Amino acid sequence: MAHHAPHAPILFAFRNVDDIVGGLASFIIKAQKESLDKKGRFTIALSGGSLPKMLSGLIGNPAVKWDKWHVYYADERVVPLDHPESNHLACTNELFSKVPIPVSQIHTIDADLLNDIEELCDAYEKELIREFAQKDAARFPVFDLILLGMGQDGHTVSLFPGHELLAEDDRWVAYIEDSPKPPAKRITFTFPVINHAARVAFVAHGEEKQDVLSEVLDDPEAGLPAARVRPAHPGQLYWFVDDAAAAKVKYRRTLSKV
Ligand SMILES: O=C1O[C@H](COP(=O)(O)O)[C@@H](O)[C@H](O)[C@H]1O
Repeated sequence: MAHHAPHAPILFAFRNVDDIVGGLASFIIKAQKESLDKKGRFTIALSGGSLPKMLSGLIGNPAVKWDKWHVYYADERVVPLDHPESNHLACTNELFSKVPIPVSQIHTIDADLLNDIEELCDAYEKELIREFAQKDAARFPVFDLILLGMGQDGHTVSLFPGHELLAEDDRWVAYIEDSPKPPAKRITFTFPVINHAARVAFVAHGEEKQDVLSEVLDDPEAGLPAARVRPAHPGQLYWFVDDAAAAKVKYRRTLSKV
């Protein structure tokens, strides 16, 4: 089988966070439309951290077909679903409590398994298998869209610099009990899952992301976790950033319009 090199990332640079919010909403709606036209459902994975707040441009937008959304968490902290550190709680507070999405289509970790991280992780992987495995024979799921954030240390999801999970090439979902950023216990999508998605979009803003953004885009071979996100052909990687974060970036494959 012929192997194609990944497409170069597309960088959308916006003046400020408000403009990112608007551009990101248009992008998500476009991705949703393409997926619905093709197969009538939209599979999306979300992150925590600063990302949930960036989704507010979707609220009240009639173009969003919430009943067709199937939402997963690209990483999640192993805490109760109403815990302040829960990525699900952040997404609920910022988005899901404000839109008519069927709760059954938001796939959370199983809160009954918090005391057994291995079982909880297996159960979440099975949740993905239920969505993807019977429908296509692919070894890894193909999400329509995965939305990611990036920490100042270059981590993304719960894949941290130098961690052994960076090399995981078999599991769809893995667990970590020694996260350098609290809370220590988390589950996370692995790189093969992220890199099989049809679209992956990072969102990063603020001056504090300047150095790491330029390292990831200008020196990807340095191998920070965020630089290892390279969706396989025909997948495409996008970056949604503000001018403050992009100030030191030399990489230019910038598009001004979504
Ligand atoms: O711990 C996490 O951090 C990353 C990055 O967070 P940010 O606040 O710097 O955007 C986030 O994407 C991930 O989901 C989360 O668990």
